Amino acid sequence: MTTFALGQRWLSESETELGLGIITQVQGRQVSVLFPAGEETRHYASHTAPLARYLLQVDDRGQHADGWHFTVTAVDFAGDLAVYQGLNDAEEKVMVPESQLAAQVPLNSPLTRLLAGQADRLDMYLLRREASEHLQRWQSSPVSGLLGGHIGLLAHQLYVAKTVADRFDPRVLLADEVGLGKTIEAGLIIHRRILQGRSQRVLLCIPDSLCHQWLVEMRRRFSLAFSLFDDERCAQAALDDENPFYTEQQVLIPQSLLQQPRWAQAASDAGWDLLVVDEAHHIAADSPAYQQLQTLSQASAGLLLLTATPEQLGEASHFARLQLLDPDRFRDFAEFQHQQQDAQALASLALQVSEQQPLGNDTLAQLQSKLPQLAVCAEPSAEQRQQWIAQLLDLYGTGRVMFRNTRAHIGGFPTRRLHSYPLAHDDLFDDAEVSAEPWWLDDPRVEWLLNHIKQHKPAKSLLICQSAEQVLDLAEALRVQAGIHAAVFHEGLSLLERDRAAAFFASEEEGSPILLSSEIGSEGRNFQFVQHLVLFDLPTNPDLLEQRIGRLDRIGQQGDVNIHVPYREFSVEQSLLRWYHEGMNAFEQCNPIGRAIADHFADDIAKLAADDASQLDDLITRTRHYQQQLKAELQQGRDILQQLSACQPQQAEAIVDAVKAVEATTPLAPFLMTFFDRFGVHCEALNDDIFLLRPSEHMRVPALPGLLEDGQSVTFKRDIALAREDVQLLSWDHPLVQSALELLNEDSYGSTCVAVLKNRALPAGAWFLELEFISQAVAPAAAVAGEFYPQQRLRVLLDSQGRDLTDKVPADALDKQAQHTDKKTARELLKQLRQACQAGKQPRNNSNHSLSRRCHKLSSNLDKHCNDCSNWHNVIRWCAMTKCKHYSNASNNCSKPLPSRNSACMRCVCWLMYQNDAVSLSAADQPLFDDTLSR
Ligand SMILES: Nc1ncnc2c1ncn2[C@@H]1O[C@H](COP(=O)(O)OP(=O)(O)OP(=O)(O)O)[C@@H](O)[C@H]1O
Repeated sequence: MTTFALGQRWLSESETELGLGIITQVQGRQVSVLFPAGEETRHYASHTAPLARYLLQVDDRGQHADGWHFTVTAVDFAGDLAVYQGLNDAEEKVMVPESQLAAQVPLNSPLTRLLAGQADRLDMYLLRREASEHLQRWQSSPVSGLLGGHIGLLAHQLYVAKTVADRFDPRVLLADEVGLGKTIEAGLIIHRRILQGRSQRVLLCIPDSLCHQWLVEMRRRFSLAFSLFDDERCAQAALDDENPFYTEQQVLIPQSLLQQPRWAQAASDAGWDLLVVDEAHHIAADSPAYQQLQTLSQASAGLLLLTATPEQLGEASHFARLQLLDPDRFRDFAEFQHQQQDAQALASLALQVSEQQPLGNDTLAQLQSKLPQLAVCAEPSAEQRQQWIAQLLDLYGTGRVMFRNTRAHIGGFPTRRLHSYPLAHDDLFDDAEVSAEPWWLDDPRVEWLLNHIKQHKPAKSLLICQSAEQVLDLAEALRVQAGIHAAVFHEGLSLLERDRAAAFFASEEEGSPILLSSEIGSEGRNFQFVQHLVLFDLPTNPDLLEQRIGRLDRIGQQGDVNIHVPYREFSVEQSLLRWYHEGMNAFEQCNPIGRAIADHFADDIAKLAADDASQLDDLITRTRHYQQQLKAELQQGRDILQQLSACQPQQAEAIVDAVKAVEATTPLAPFLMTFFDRFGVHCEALNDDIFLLRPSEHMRVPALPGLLEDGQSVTFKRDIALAREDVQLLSWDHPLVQSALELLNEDSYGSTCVAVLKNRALPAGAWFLELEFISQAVAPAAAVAGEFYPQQRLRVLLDSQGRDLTDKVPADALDKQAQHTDKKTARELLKQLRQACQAGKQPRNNSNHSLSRRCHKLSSNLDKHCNDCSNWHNVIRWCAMTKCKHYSNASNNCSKPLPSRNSACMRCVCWLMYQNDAVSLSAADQPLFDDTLSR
């Protein structure tokens, strides 16, 4: 019979959310309990009250009603009331009568649930354990955050993404050639950093015309939901008198927004972990845009600048952008220019260091003069060689600040073919004043265009010309002359209209056969589904020409790229075409030195005349020679340096292999299907590989992040996801999977369980207690503590006498024999155990004692792990973030940087097991059953 006394603390078994109750009245067969946290009083019949006595044990943590915590060192009794002796956080002795305990207890703690008689089903317990294993694996995986992109696994991208994402505060220039995947690399970097907690506040600063495309790419490829902050949204948010940029963590702004000082200032004031600027070549040194970007970039810890043509506006602007990334390294433009000219010598030195040969005296002397602090030796280790090269490149080249993948390095890109069309024309045409008719009536290129569309039907073509007026005129010409409704894309359209135009063009059934675009369509856009590019005119900047061609010649292009250039015979265009094609082969090959050549021959280009063939021939010859000379220099200089600091093929392949290994060895489907089943997510197989997910009415939780209200099609196979844009790829990184892991690790689902063990060899009434501890570093997310101390799991199995069977009986041996028991029986059994324990019948080595020993052991493991950790930088950072008292020691490479048991938090999951239909616990003193159990 339970005895109640005034002042005792009890939990309600059926309403644990009421917190810790205190007995306020015991009268006859009635007991009254006040629950201060819920401000409720309940009255119960004392013999059936659904109440559980709340008693702390030695080593438990308690909380006083005034808010402070203590650790119990002894439990005394004054009559029926417990009085706790303990130590507070200042290590002072305290005495706390149970009536003074705080009313709030951690309701989700397994112990509280256990005391309150709450037990989950066995399958939920097992699912929780599985989730914990998966989380641990995911946290310690070197490729977490790189698994989930809805992308093909391209080594060069994964290498850049991992290298950059793993830096403390990365500030780099992503300068892959046009169309090689800078946006994808940036997406991967953001994704990995957000998932790992390294970056939370991310700002994308994107050319206006590409905003929507970026929003879609980030959402579709990486499940990253950025919020677009345009002028209207900022004004709306500002009505609440708040900096609009505080209202979201992941924000995308059109670059034009920075032209408004108010919003530029607000964006800088808000501060960011990572700032991404696309098409950064537009930002010229000393321009107002540069000043704005400089202020903004100083307000962000990390900075990614994206451009395929870093020198499009010249070397000074390139240098100015490098300054944004690392002002200490890039201080002086003249010195930078000198270093650039010295690239050949540097490359030759770096190559000699990289070769697996002893270094000669000459090389050693050069090395020493470049890196005076270095202790050089003739036969360095491979690691030393790598370090020295990295230092050389950092100090004398663009080194770690710039990544550039090239087509030549990667290989496997489509063939580009130039088709040029000389067109006869009327000389009068050039004099616009003379003709009152629209220009296009007389322009032979328009007739050619009509034929081109007809001939290539149903293939689609992208036409790019310089101005929006020309686009509108051409659209009019096609409509009037052939009834063709062409999609148009130009700066006069709103962002939404531009995206609509691109979608109209892309539509297979009813789309337009041609998209007429002004120069704004020559950057960033994805048109690799097209194989015909019409250049209605030619830009004078070769980098711009490369950008135009790059709309089609990009990853995902399945055919040849056909470049059509109609031109009027004997015109300046013809000269320009010949100069580009014959002088530098700029149409059929990617031309990284086009800008340098154009600068060199700027005067000649300006003077290009339509009718001076011999002068043109001479220019072409000189250009060809100059290009060969420049190319040779680059091949021996800058190319080598870029190659040395760009993608390392072996390491890159290792990352791809690591992603594939995770996909192959830890299959997600079985775990997730069980999760869907247990949590009420409707999952319907549409075929062998594709499933439709929808929330059902029987969901266990109101909403699951990552699960769309209207449902979504998903697959576990990357190749299926890549073939079907509308089907999401489910990976360990996917938000829905992360929600499942979080729910099962953080919430109380499956944290307590009673199972029956049907094993005839065991005597009736035997019982066992299985506990799972989780130890994890408690540190701010940005410290990425899980990277070097991933969640650790520790299992303990005790018998009814507290004897440790952990090593003798593995978990799966028990799993095979354990069976589900119903809720009522589970509750009854828990009650018996509770009463048995609290009546003083605990075994000598009771579980708490054993557990505290375990905890102690675990915390020394933590020390050991951190002592072993070779990455001192991280250890120091973590110590600093957790305000570890050993911080100063750590920075001196002390051998005991992280002693702190306080840094790890322990949680416990209990699994009670009863043999057969045990009716009492009287058989608690049975001998050990390890042999029987493990069979
Ligand atoms: N790994 C990949 N898997 C699938 N598609 C990819 C992958 N990498 C790139 N793509 C696709 O190839 C195209 C080019 O990629 P992206 O836009 O990232 O290149 P970029 O270097 O930023 O181009 P630009 O130089 O034109 O700005 C895009 O349509 C992109 O979605």
